[in-house]
Amino acid sequence: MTRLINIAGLSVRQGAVLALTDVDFHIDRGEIVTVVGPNGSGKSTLMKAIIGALKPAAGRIERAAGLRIGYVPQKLHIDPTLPMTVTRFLNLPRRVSREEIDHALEKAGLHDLADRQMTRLSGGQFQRVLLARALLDDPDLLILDEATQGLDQPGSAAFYRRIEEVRAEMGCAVLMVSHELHVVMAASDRVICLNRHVCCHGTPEKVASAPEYRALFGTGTGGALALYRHDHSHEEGCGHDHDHDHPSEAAE
Ligand SMILES: Nc1ncnc2c1ncn2[C@@H]1O[C@H](COP(=O)(O)OP(=O)(O)OP(=O)(O)O)[C@@H](O)[C@H]1O
Repeated sequence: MTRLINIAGLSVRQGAVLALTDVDFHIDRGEIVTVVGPNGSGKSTLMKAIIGALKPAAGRIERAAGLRIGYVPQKLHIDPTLPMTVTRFLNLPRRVSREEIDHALEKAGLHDLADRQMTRLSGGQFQRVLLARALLDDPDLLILDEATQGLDQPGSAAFYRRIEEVRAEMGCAVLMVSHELHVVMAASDRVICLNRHVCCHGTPEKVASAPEYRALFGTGTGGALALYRHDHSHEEGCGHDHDHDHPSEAAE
């Protein structure tokens, strides 16, 4: 097991606010870890500190030597008057070959969209193009910060299933922030519940039943988690490997 990121005693300031205090965190190769927490609890701050965009006020962040991080942002605004194909977008900021583009789009679960205008994509397709861009550098760690915001529930469930498949195919670790607790928690190996500090952490089941988590989110998500697990295992039981779109994905 290789440790990709190790964080100890991290505090990070956002303007006058101490957005994180004394946070310990780690992620190992191949793990899916989800960070949950209420609005303003420091989730994005933690992601930005991990990618090096924010400096610690205290504590330390250790990254494995040569660590490659792929980052999928919450949202990216593209000027609707600016003509830009998917291929051109994926060539920013560095030129990549058509073969690399096709490979990344395929990994992100998109086909035949390389010449489509970015502004003509559905929300789900757009997020998958952002995922393809993050995959171009063959990351050891994929970070998703609310990457399914604005997608409907089947769309985001399909997106997270794709993420699980990407992890299985590429062996990268995945660190994600999400509000869609029942979907992301079921797909995670570990969950960190954040409220400026780490409230509780562990397996999805452990966190969902922790009193600290229930105080923040109530008890409803436990049932949804069980439901999702049931649906998911039923799908896997159908004996296919998710290479094709499900009916819910066709709606994207
Ligand atoms: N650029 C900034 N300048 C000043 N304060 C900021 C800035 N960005 C975030 N903050 C503050 O830092 C705290 C943590 O914000 P952060 O965005 O990390 O929370 P979050 O958990 O990601 O929230 P959300 O779920 O709403 O996206 C909040 O109190 C927020 O108001």
